[in-house]
Amino acid sequence: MTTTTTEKPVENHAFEADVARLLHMMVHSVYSDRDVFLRELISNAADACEKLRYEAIANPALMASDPASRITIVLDEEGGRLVIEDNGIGMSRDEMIEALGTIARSGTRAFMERIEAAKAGEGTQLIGQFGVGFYSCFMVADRVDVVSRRAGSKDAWLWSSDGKGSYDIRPVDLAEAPARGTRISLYLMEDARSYASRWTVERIVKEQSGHVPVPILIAGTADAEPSQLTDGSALWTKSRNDISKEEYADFYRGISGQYDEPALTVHFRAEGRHEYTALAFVPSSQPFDMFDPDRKGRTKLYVKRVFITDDAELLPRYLRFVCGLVDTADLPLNVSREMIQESPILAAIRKGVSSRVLSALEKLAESDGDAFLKVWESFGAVIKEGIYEDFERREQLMALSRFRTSAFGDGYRSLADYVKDAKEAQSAIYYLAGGNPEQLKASPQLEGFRARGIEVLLLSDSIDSFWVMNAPEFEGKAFRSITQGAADLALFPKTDGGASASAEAPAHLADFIAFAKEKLGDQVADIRVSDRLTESAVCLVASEQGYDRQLERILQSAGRLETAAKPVMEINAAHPVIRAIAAKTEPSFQEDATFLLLDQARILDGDKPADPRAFAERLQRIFERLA
Ligand SMILES: Nc1ncnc2c1ncn2[C@@H]1O[C@H](COP(=O)(O)OP(=O)(O)OP(=O)(O)O)[C@@H](O)[C@H]1O
Repeated sequence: MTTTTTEKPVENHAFEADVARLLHMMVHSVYSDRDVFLRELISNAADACEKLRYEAIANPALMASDPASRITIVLDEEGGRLVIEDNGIGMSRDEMIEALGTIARSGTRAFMERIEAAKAGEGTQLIGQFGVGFYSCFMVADRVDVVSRRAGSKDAWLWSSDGKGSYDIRPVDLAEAPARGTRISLYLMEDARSYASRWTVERIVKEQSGHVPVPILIAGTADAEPSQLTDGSALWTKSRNDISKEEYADFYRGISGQYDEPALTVHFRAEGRHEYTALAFVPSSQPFDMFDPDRKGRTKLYVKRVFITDDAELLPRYLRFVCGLVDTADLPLNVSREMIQESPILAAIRKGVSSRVLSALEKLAESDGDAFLKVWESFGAVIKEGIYEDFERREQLMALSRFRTSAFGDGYRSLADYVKDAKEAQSAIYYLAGGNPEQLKASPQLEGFRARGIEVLLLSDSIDSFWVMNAPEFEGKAFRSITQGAADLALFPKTDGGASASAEAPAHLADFIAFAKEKLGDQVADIRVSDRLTESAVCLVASEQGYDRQLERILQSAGRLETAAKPVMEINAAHPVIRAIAAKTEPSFQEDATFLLLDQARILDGDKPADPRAFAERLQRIFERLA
């Protein structure tokens, strides 16, 4: 199995800059658990076998001479070498250059940043999520040779590198290559020679790759007859009772590229109109690229155990954190991409799998609230996209959702809890939307609601601002922003005993409001006395018509809204500062105070004063009066 070959022209290529950086980091810092390289290579080998099985549906000749897929590991303990060979699809010269010299995936930059910031040990969690799997072999090898012959091709190629900046590529004689597929030889580093020992390799394979759907064989030397290590039987075809928790977890890790435990496992066989098996997992930690629009799906479609695609969108986008597979006998093996998109069978399967995943989440919420909240903390922001996107399941998704509120500290509440505890006269579900949960808790707009014991949902995910507009009601109550329109709190008596702010407007206040309106001109839509403030002097709210303030901010920052509407400035008539300003009829002072009040309200909303210099000068003049 030597790869030093007769004289053939050698091309030397530099790695793409990102690959070189990645390799450097991989070798020098992050990964404490080097065992993972084997899982990555086996997973690539299995993918290559599955790709070939798929291509062979249209072109059976590709597999005819050797119809059984397999992965063979050959040990060379004395020579410190480890070989992983598959009889899968193989790679042409161009495919090798593309696959083993670049990082095709989007999100690589984000990965680099994450990995550079990662502490020892954390890095392992990141491999596999980014398509950097192959390069992990340079953690254990100081030279890697890849000989590959693409199925059906008449030539074979050797790719060789020490992982330090460049690689060589050259043609090799067919006699030196696998008849079909890829052979990867790792020249192990001195401190990694144990990876050529049978005991170590068997342990790692069983631990990490026991359920790869292609049999894995192992041979003690290149000439020895290989023996079978795993049988490649598809885990999902077994009955649930015959599968242990560890087996599910191992399979989950293989399919998700994550190293955690699944938080939820859904495995069922549907019979009746459509027959299929589904195995789906909810991870217990969030994949880094959850919000990357180019993120590839993590659910695989199999037809009669033949892998077809991982791009069949077997679940709606708001369940994109779920990974797993569906295996059906109801579709033809040669199902085309168009068929996949339009197939009513797949539409029914999608519906069935989504229902089962959601009902499993509902059951978890009932049976183990804490476990459900962990899932919610990782994926709630994604699930809520469904309230916006999936009209049919809107009610169900709203019922599943959990929220932080003004009344329950760091705890979570369901909408059903909210409605159950709402005031008798309350016809709305009140919410406050903003970007930062801590800032929301401290919002002045909440004060009047707190004083009356009215609970307010604190919505800090961007998607919240969208679904609340679309969700007309929950259990007969409409959603209502507390930063838009009048608060109408007069219906509710204060529970803290204080008088309503609007009830006792001081003398001169009307004059001051008229003065301030004139000074602020079109910076505000209106200035009015507030019934939602009890402690703060001012706040801003949106006009009744148009968008809520947070939605407006999101649309503006996404470039989807050119000009924001003018806010309404509300002032607290009972506040000593407002009373003092109103009483001091000196125009220059009142003018400074008016602009400062507006800037103060902006700052409380997490925004900046419109004109920082003017703000500072006004503040300065007020301070000078103290001197
Ligand atoms: N044994 C193999 N046979 C055929 N192609 C392979 C093999 N190993 C790697 N490749 C090719 O190299 C590419 C890069 O592999 P790598 O493990 O780095 O990323 P990936 O497999 O695409 O992503 P992920 O690890 O997230 O699944 C693969 O997509 C595949 O095209």
